[in-house]
Amino acid sequence: MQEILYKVGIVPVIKMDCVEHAVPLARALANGGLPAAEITFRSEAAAGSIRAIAEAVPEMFVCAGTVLTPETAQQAVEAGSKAVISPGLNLETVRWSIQHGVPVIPGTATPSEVEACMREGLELVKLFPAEVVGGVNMLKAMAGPYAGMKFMPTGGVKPGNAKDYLTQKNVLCCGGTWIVPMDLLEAGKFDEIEKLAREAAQLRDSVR
Ligand SMILES: O=C(O)C(=O)C[C@H](O)[C@H](O)COP(=O)(O)O
Repeated sequence: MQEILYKVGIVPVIKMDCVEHAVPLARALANGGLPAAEITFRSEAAAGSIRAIAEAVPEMFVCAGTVLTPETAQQAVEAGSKAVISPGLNLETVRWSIQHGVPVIPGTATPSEVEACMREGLELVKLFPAEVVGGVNMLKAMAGPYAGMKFMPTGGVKPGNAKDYLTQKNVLCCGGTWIVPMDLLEAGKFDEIEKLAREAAQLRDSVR
């Protein structure tokens, strides 16, 4: 999983409005150069969207986001999610995922949470909300004591600061919502979303 996420570099974080938009959205992202998506469990359409993408766009690394319980993790995995992602650290969800052989990326915002994840054997965590908890400076500070840990900063990552994040040696990839704005998704403007994905992919390619 780490290799795929490193190559993708920027993972679009998405709240789906309806299942019908899932496949054209996934195709737009993949065509734009971002073949990964974190579909958040913040809408009724999450599981159905993951299922539709997993079936119709197999080249997409489709993950579930905002997974707050083992029950949601199970729902996500049954739908075809390739990883379980959460904004915070929930050990029950982490342990359920490990037991079921599902890659899990919990959120951390403090050294204590990073250490708790290390004790579970994890090598990749989110930093959330990245900009609020110190951003790039926080990642630089974490690189000292936790040299083996990789981070996926998410929360406040934008085109203007994504390069600063991607060039940190402990950053595997970033997450962000700007690639799939809600208004473009609801209006079915997939060409415009593809353009935003292409711009993000170019930004990634300029530093990696
Ligand atoms: O729900 C999750 O699993 C999360 O980690 C939260 C999202 O990553 C943020 O909502 C990103 O929001 P932006 O700052 O707009 O990019």
